[in-house]
Amino acid sequence: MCQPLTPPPPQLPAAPGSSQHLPASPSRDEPEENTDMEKTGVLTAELVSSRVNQLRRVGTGLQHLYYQLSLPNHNLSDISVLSNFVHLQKLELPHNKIQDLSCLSHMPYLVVLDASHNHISNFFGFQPPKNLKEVNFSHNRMTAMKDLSAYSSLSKLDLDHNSFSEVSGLEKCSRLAHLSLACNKISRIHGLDNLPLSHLCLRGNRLERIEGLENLKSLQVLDLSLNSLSSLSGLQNLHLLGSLNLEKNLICEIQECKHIHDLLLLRDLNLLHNPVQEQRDYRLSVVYLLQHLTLLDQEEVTAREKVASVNKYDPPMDVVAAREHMTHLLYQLMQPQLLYDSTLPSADSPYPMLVLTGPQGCGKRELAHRLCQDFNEYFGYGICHTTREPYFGEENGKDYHFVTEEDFQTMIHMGKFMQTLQYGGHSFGLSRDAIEDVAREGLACCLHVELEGVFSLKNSSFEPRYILLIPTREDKYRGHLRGRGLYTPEQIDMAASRLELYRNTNRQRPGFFDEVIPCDDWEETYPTLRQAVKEYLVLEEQEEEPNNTAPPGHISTGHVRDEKPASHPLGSGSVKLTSHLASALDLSDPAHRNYITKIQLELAPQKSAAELASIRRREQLVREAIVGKSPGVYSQLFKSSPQTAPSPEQGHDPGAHFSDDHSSLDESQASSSLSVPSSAGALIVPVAPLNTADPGQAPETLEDPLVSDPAPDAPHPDTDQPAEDVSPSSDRRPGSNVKPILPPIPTGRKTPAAPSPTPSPRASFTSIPPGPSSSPAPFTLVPFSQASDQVLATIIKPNELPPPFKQPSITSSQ
Ligand SMILES: Nc1ncnc2c1ncn2[C@@H]1O[C@H](COP(=O)(O)OP(=O)(O)OP(=O)(O)O)[C@@H](O)[C@H]1O
Repeated sequence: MCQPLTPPPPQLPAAPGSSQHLPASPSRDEPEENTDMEKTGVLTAELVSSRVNQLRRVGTGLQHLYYQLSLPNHNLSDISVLSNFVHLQKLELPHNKIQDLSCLSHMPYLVVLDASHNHISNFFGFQPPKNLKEVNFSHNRMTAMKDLSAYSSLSKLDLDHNSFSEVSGLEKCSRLAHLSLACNKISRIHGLDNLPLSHLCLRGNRLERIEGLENLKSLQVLDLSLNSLSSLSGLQNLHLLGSLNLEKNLICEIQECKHIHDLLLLRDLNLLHNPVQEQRDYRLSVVYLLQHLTLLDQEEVTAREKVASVNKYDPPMDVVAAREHMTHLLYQLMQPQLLYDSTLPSADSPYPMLVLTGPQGCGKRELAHRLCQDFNEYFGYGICHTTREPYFGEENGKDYHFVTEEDFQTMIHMGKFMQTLQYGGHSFGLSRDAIEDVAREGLACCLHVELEGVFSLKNSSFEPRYILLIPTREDKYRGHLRGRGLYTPEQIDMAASRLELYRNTNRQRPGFFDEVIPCDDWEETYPTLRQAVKEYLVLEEQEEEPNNTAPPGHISTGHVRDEKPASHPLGSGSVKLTSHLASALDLSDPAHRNYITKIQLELAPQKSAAELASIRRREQLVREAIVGKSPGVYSQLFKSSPQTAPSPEQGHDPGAHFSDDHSSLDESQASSSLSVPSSAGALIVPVAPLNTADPGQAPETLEDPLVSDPAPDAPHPDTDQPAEDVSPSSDRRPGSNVKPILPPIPTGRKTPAAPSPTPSPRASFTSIPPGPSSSPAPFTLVPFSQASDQVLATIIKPNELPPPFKQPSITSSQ
């Protein structure tokens, strides 16, 4: 006879907090009986008694016993005997042939039921045990759900691998946290509203769209894999979601990720085996859109990927500027290398530039023109190129060089630009020649650019002074833009929205601008600006006091110039210091012209011995490169034989830069294993520009530049000035350069312009054949394109060769 289970006497005290399985009876399996039972499929009371485990739990000081029966894989079909075991709390009967569970109606204490892998078709076909919490009915034959209102304690329900076609009857299961309905026939999600689900699995159903999940506010883990979903719409409200499995669906578009973009807790996303994976840059795009992910497609998302994705899709201004600079630099390197007045005022001082920056229409252009008029002995206006149409009254070659987009692109490929910007649908660019035009006059270059231009110029070899002109009153600024009658409301909005960008840059990067001047009214701004420029130039006579009327603005950091002279870029008292040092320097000596740089150097932190040694080495290399003594890094581009050194008889080009001091030239060449020793040496042999627009163009024939006519405007080697002449010399500088307190301005030269790398058919080879000598010195002919590719390959990987860098465009739609 089967005996109802009664609580056994306490035995084997368990350690607090632990649980222990204890056999109820010493007799374990009885093989014969088992064999009979497996044949008939009828569970016997004896077997139950022998298999019941008592579990003792010690919780909060009270002892609590409960009973568990586990009979997996016993071929059971009749378990009616269990109706006598009323105290069972955990019942595990997986992998049997049970169809009827009605005996469970007599188990009011049942908490956990595992009836998976059976033949049950009746969904919850027993009276509800009050405390039933976990039920596993997976792998059965159920087709329809019924109302489970009475099962109010249910917290975990596994209904995988049945034949349910819809979810229903769960509305009142107010504790249901885990629900699994994998591999059923569900084609529509509903009936889950307001359930406290934290885990939901609908893997392997027939879902085509995500719906009915909007109110599952507690959902943390969602498995929708193996369905036919093509959109992620419907997930946007699941703010606690941490893991989402969408493997093997039909998601095609990366843009679908925008639906889960705001799920800030989402860490694990699986999109394996979706068509979207074939999209270009799929992984990087998803990582960019969902920056909180730590696991994508079961692979860890690395920090490197995250940075790469941001740099690709929303690069910070520094990154844009660096890439842009690299692009222009590479295009420049593919052209003949020239010495520019603006590049080499002296070996160790940069060409002086003044850059006014600020949002569009803030007045910087007018103020730049005015400065150039007022200080015409010091500054020349740097004329940029643009593809926009001229406004009324603008002059080509005065305000801008107005060019077509096609010409602009050609100029980019010709390496003409120092820096470019896409703004408002138009291209703007500062060309090397624009600076050179001013430098050749012996003047410093004054220009105006947007903030991006400042970032770009900071990458260049120039070290301009940057003055930010910033409107402090947005309404007035907008009114001014409207008053100009040139801009659409969208353009005005865009310009105004960039005010914050300027302010933030100034706030977050102390010292980024040398000077910040509020600019609500040009008339009020100009005296302040003028005073600042005079201080830069150390023009001692103060014609007027600094403007006190300019509103201080609401800029919190940076050197805001208002009534306080302490806003000088060198800090408070710097004006005095500058004057003091200026008087200590012999400013008539060109070597002392770069006094501001020197002062800054003095104020800079002390360098270590190693740093100083490194600097000295680099300076030495630069000097040697200038006089042609050491092979520059680009000399590979211009390999040729020592005999190719030009002879004095070979003509004179007044525009060329290099010396007719052939002894030094020969010596330098002899000292080098390469026949043309430095980038400066490139001037000796004119090299036609590389036409990057046609990279597939084959190398042509070898030309002898000494025999064939060089380009009409190309420099001739023999007439190049001595390298030493490159250093500044006031008596050679035209115009105002006699002023002793000039900023470091390059050697003035009114001579014809340096050979401009105008587009011409690509010169085939850069080397020169051996002279008449009977034993020609061995040398390698290197096609220019090939040589340049070699150099470029060391700088940038082949698949990253510029073509060309696509700048983010600043448009009113942004
Ligand atoms: N090479 C350049 N690099 C970066 N920005 C540039 C460059 N050339 C011009 N800009 C800037 O691009 C913006 C648009 O130029 P545009 O000449 O159309 O402006 P604008 O409407 O005349 O206003 P502004 O008076 O500020 O020049 C201006 O802010 C200008 O300073």
